[in-house]
Amino acid sequence: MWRRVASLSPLVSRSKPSKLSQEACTFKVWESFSSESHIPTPPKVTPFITFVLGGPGSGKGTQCAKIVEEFGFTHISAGDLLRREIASNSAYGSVILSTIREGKIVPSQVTVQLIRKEMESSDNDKFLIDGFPRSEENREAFEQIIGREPNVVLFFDCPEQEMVKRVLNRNQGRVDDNIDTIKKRLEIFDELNWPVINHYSKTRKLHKINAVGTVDDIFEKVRPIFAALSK
Ligand SMILES: Nc1ncnc2c1ncn2[C@@H]1O[C@H](COP(=O)(O)OP(=O)(O)OP(=O)(O)O)[C@@H](O)[C@H]1O
Ligand SMILES: Nc1ccn([C@@H]2O[C@H](COP(=O)(O)O)[C@@H](O)[C@H]2O)c(=O)n1
Ligand SMILES: [Mg+2]
Repeated sequence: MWRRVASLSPLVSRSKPSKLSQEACTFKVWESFSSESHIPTPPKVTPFITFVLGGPGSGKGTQCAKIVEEFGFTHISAGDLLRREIASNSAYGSVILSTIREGKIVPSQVTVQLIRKEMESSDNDKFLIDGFPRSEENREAFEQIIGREPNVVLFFDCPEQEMVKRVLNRNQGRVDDNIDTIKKRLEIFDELNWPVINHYSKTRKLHKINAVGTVDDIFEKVRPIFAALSK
């Protein structure tokens, strides 16, 4: 897959073939995730990868929808992929469900393999990977399994109080949108997110965005990042 579409040329490079799906999943409990893998048709272009970071309720999904609309990215939400696994009654659905209920992080191999499959089955070659990496372990697993680093990293920086308010008002029936799980998610976020942010802040890839304000106000800060890439 990953066929070139006309509007993408400034965002992608043809030079380096992706290493997607070359590595086997080694995490024993989850080995069937890797056994389902197949050798794909070699990709024609190197995908453009944006990681979208931020705490629970910081507005990652909301802003991704706007980036998709204006810049034609494919939105891959790690949380949505995990929820889809639960809904599909996959063998690991119940383990994923209890991990999400506890606000913890699902083993990286599982999440990365789901992301890999999603990227491989897409015709697009520019991706927003939302809610990933949540930890250094996530980040390293992506680099190891996908063989790529992101081109751009967005970090939606939002005060805790605002995030809690937004999540409690979200009303989408998510099992983790309750005060107990939110507290745990915030603790995990605080513990595991900052090393990832520190890692990317050493590069010129990180864009820290103040996520307080209206959805449109925030998108005004996001738009120039992608507009500059299209020039
Ligand atoms: N700037 C904003 N101001 C007020 N509410 C917002 C803003 N952005 C998003 N919201 C609302 O806050 C809630 C959380 O937003 P969203 O789902 O985009 O966050 P998220 O970062 O993807 O969270 P999670 O990590 O839990 O998936 C949603 O109900 C959304 O409509
Ligand atoms: N990289 C990730 C992303 C998510 N999870 C789990 O899913 C929950 C919901 O994620 P959202 O991005 O939709 O908020 C999250 O709290 C984690 O339990 C994960 O393990 N790894
Ligand atoms: Mg989200």
